[in-house]
Amino acid sequence: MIRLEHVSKTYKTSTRPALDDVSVGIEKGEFVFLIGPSGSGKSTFMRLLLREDVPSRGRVFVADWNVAKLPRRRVPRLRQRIGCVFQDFRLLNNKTVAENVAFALEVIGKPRNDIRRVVPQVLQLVGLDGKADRMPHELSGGEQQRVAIARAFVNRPLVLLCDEPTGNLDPDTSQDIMLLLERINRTGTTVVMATHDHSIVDSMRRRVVELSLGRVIRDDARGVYGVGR
Ligand SMILES: Nc1ncnc2c1ncn2[C@@H]1O[C@H](COP(=O)(O)OP(=O)(O)OP(=O)(O)O)[C@@H](O)[C@H]1O
Repeated sequence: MIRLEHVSKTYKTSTRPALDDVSVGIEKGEFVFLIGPSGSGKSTFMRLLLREDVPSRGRVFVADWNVAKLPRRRVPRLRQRIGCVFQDFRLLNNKTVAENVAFALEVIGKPRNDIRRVVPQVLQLVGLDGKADRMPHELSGGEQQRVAIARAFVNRPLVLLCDEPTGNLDPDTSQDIMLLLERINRTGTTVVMATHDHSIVDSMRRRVVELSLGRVIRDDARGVYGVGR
């Protein structure tokens, strides 16, 4: 589903590469933690998948797309198939829960009848039935993240990229969010999650890809956060 082949990325203003000869393959349906200290290259990894940037060297594939070679007009289609969840939720604060989720479908031209049908379904899936008409500020942080996950998932993406999705949540709420991401993963959606959260990585025992200074220094099938530290 995702393949990086000898990918290096050096930003113009930087001397050392943000990614340095990274080769990683992720199969459909995998759940992968991307870990490493600040500046190790996790966000750059995700930016290359979304074609927010292109590698300096090497090739990036998502599904059948050779991402860096994709003509500009096809980039929106790639991004439609990749859902994104962030630490800071990024909801539209002047729209209700249902409108936030519906908006993701409106912008890609989904028929209104389809939207009316699928929004309640996805809100139920993420545990927000009954909250469709609330505004984001009327929700807890965990609930806001559920809305963000519903919005990222409503179009059934191939891949869900999660950048520190529990970074603003307390441990119990974080666990609930992880259960939800596991449920989404069980539908066959590939999940890639960048995180600094040791306890989550240790409790889930999923694949762990560790970056350090832009290089993959560990790739464990059922890993923990810190080996030998
Ligand atoms: N747009 C940019 N221009 C120049 N350098 C950048 C840019 N984005 C990232 N970098 C540099 O690339 C390296 C990797 O950064 P990246 O954001 O990918 O790390 P990260 O692992 O996601 O960090 P964090 O955990 O803090 O989000 C860092 O040295 C960073 O300073």
